[in-house]
Amino acid sequence: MFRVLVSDAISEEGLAPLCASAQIDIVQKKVSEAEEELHTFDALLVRSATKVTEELLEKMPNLKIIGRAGVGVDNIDVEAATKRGIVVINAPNGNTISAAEHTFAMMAALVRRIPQAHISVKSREWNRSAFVGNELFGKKLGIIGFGRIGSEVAKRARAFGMSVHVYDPFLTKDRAEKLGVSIHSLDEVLAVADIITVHTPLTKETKGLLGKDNLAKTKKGVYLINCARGGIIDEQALIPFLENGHVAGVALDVFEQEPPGDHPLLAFDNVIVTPHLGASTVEAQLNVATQVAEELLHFFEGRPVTSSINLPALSKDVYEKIQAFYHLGRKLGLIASQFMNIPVQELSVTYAGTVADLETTYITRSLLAGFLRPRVASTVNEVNAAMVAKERGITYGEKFSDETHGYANCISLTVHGENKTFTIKGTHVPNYGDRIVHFDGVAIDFAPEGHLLYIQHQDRPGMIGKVGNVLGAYDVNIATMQVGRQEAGGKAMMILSLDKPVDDEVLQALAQIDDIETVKRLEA
Ligand SMILES: NC(=O)c1ccc[n+]([C@@H]2O[C@H](COP(=O)([O-])OP(=O)(O)OC[C@H]3O[C@@H](n4cnc5c(N)ncnc54)[C@H](O)[C@@H]3O)[C@@H](O)[C@H]2O)c1
Ligand SMILES: O=C(O)[C@H](O)COP(=O)(O)O
Repeated sequence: MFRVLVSDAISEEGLAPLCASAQIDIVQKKVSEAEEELHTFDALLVRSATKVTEELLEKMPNLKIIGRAGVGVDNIDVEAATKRGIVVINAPNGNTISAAEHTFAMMAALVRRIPQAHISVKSREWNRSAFVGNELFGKKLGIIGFGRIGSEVAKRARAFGMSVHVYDPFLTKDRAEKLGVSIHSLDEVLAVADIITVHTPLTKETKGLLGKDNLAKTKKGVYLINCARGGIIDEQALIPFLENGHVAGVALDVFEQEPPGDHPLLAFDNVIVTPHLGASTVEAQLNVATQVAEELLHFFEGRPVTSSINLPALSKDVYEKIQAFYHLGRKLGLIASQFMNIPVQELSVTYAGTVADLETTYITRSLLAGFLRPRVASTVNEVNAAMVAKERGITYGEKFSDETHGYANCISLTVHGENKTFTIKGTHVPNYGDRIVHFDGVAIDFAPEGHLLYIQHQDRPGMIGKVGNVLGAYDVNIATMQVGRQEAGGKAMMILSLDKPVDDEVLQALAQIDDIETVKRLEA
């Protein structure tokens, strides 16, 4: 049973598939009301109200996934979640249209002074001359941030006869041409636009993007809109520009602090505001809740999630193709880590044959997680493996080769430690399973499963019998045994698969047999 805490208002209709699952127990409560049981939840579903801080994550040691029913994840400490191996997903497309429509509604309301006129008529006034506005037709709209929402705003603006001037450092010329907009530098947009709307995420770079200096570069009489994130337009910096009339009006759906309380901007008649309503439509809420609910179900069924912030995106098709190699990678990492139980500096992974054409990043992350698992006390998985490796000073790299050693596919892992290098190679045989085909310089063939015993010895007659006798004396049954050697009479090895794990006493007894040089337990 997986326990899910839903701590913000999320569409119940959208969450229905989760509620219907016998495997999932949903609790709808604010974090502050769930203090006593925070440690029991496997998943947390939020919108923008819940602040998912490092402190909250510390209280939720069982947490495996955080779902954001919406786009912005600036209320989630993604780095702290990643460190703990917690997957963070969002619903990036579900509220795009609603947010674009809200932006447009704000734009029309701003230039036609609809909120002010509305209040006036409700106050029993009829003052038509006080609310003369501007047309949108023929105006220059500056869009800063041209992703999903920015581009939907542009389509609507063109339909209104506006020309669209875009600043987005990551926008290609092709895409801009396709959408009928022109690309400019930030300064150019600031200088020409009659109306400027921001649609970037809130990042270190975009915080205060429209601050004192950039506001001074705008046209006198400019209108500004922020339906993205509070702080992209610096609220304090705006005040003098409103006071001296340089800025004709501002529409804000979002604030640096939400709710904004008694904010000085609220005193201006030409500042119109909504309480973060961009995504607040029945349609958007159903979309985002459905998206995160489906992703959560996939996650708990062990299937790939497609909209993770801290994992590479994987489609179902790609996942099905890499799944087998993902498991093989993990086993290679796990076995290599136990065999090389010394400090290591570098892992080098080589993909050959059919596997080399797949999405190997994910396989490498799985291998890395397998390698780190015996070495770290905390959770390590595909989400945080790279971060944990970096913290421990372990570098890793991927290579591609044609050398398949006669197999259809081959993953080779070389581990560089202090004074020792170890290589293990594996292949996946469809409908048969994973096989380790090369181990520390010796060609061999065994399944990386269960309780394994590695024995390195001199190639002499009678070794198998001696090992069998010792294990028999300790009542340890051998399920399978594979042998290999570099050359007749030279270095040889046995890999035994046992029905139960062996303790140190058994290892010592085996190590005392003449010509046995090394005995290691390997759990796979
Ligand atoms: N008001 C609401 O209720 C509401 C609803 C949905 C989304 N949002 C917010 O709207 C914003 C946009 O969402 P989206 O789905 O379009 O995101 P998106 O990721 O599709 O688009 C963001 C765009 O910003 C661009 N960008 C990034 N850094 C930039 C910079 N320094 N200067 C200029 N451009 C930059 C990116 O290249 C990208 O094209 C986000 O902040 C999101 O949280 C608000
Ligand atoms: O980033 C988003 O998706 C929007 O800001 C919507 O936030 P909300 O889910 O709190 O309405």
